[in-house]
Amino acid sequence: MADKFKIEKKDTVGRYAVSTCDLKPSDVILTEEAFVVGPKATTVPVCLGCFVPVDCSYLCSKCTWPVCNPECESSPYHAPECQVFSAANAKYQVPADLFEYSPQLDCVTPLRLLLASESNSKRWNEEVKDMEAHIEARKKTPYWENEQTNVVKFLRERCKLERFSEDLIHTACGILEVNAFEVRSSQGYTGRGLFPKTALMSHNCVSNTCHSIVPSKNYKLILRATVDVKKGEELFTSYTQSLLPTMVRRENLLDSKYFHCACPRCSDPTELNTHMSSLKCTKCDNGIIISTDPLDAEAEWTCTHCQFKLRGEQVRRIYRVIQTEIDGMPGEEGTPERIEAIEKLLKQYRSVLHPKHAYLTILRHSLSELYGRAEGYTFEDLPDILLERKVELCQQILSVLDVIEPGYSRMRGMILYELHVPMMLFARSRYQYGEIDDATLRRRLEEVAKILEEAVAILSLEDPTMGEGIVAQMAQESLGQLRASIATLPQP
Ligand SMILES: C[S@@+](CC[C@H](N)C(=O)[O-])C[C@H]1O[C@@H](n2cnc3c(N)ncnc32)[C@H](O)[C@@H]1O
Repeated sequence: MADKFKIEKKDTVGRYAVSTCDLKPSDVILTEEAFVVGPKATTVPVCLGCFVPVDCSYLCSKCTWPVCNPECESSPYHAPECQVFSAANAKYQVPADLFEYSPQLDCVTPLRLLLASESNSKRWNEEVKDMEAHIEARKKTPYWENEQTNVVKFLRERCKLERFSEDLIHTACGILEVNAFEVRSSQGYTGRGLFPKTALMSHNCVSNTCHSIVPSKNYKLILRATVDVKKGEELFTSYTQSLLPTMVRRENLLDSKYFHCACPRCSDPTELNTHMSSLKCTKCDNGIIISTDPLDAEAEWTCTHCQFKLRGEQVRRIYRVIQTEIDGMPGEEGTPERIEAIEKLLKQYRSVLHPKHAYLTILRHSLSELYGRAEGYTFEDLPDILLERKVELCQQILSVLDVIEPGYSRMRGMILYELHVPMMLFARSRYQYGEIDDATLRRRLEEVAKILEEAVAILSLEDPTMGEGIVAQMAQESLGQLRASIATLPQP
C-alpha cells in the first residue's frame, strides 16, 4: 500500500508530513520497519533482548552483558553489540545497585545504529543520516559530557571502533534522542526504536495520528489517523504525554526535543477550555487563575475574578510539589492503600486545582483502573456508590480526552472499556432493587453496548498479542454477551 503522506519543509519546524488524501479515523497512513531498536538512554540494568529489568544473575555467555535467559542471549537484536563486545573483551561490570541508572548501557542503542549504518547503508543514506540531531543545542547540555565518556570514548577506545568518528557517534546519539519512539517488547517492557519516515511528523499537543508498534512483527509500526484529516493538512504526533499541564509539557519538549512548542493547546491559557493548567483562586469564590502568556513560563498568572496574582515560577513550584507527592504516594501499585491515597490527594487538591486539571486527571486515570481490580475493591466487592464513582471518574477523563486526544486514541478505547462494567452492573443492580423498569434497563444496557462498540472499534486496531489488543478481544466477548442478554429482555 502506498504511503498517504508527503514531506514538506518550513522554517518553524523543518521537514514535516502532510496527508496526500482525505483520511478517516483508523485509516492507515503508512507502515514502517524499525531501522533500529534498543534499550532507552539512562536505563537501569535491562535485558538487551527484551528490556526487562534484570538482577544480572544471568549474563550473556559470549559477551557478559545483561540478558535475561538463553533465548534473549540469541536474540537477533542483541547479536550486533555482542560481537563487538566479545571481540574487544569489553565486559559488563555488574553495578552495585541494580535499581540505579547503568551508564554502561548508554552505548548499546547508538552502537546498534552505527552498525546498522554499515549493514543497511542504503536506508541509512536515504532516510537516517540527515535526521535532526540538534548537535549544537545538545553540546550545551549535561548529557554531552556523559555521552563523550559513556558512548564516544567507550566505543572508540574500549571497543576499538575508531572507524566511527566522534562527530558521527554524537550524531547517532542525537538522532536517537530527538527522533526515537518508545517501543514495547513482547514481554511488555519499554525500549526505543527509530522509524525514520514516521519521525518526520511534527509535534502537536493535540495529535491527529496514533501509531502502534508490534514486537512480534519485528517492531513494525502502523500509523493511523485518529480523526478526519483533509488532503493537504499537516499530520501530527505528540512527542510528550498528553495528560500534563502546558508548562510541564513545554519543558519536556524543550529538554528532549529542543524546541519551544507553540501549538494551539499550548498557546491557549485555558488549554482549549479543558483548564488542564488552571488553578483555583483561594482568595475569592469563583476565580480561576490562568497564565497571562502560556508561551512564557515566567509570565504572571492572574485570577479571572479578583486581583490575585502568582508568578510563573510560583506555579511551577506548586506543580513540582504536587508531582513529588504523586510520585511518593503511599501504598504499592494496585493495592487498596493506593486507592485510599489517591482519593485523599484528589480531596486535598480540590481547593487548589481546577476540577479538570491535568494532575487531577492523572490521579483519576489511576483510580479508574483500580476500582474493580484492587483487593477488596473488585467488582463483586463494590457497592453501588463506588460503581457510580468509577463511572464518574471515567466520564470525567473522557470529557478531557474528547479535546486533547480526540477520536481513535488508545487511551480513549481503554477508558471506554473501563466505563462499561460499572455502568452495566449499576443498571442491573437498580433493576434488581425494582428502581428501574424493563424499558429503562434496556435503554441503559443499549447505552453500554454503544460504549463497548466504540471500545472494540478502537482497540481491535491493536495487535492481538499486545495489552490493548487483548482487551479488544475481551470487549468483543462482553459485547456478544451483552447483546444476547438485551435480546432476552421484554420488547418495548
Ligand atoms: C522528530 S523531528 C521531526 C522532523 C524534523 N522536522 C526534521 O526536519 O527532521 C523533531 C524536530 O522537529 C522540530 N519540530 C517538530 N515539531 C515542532 C513544532 N511543533 N514546533 C517547532 N519545531 C518542531 C524540532 O526541531 C524537533 O526537534
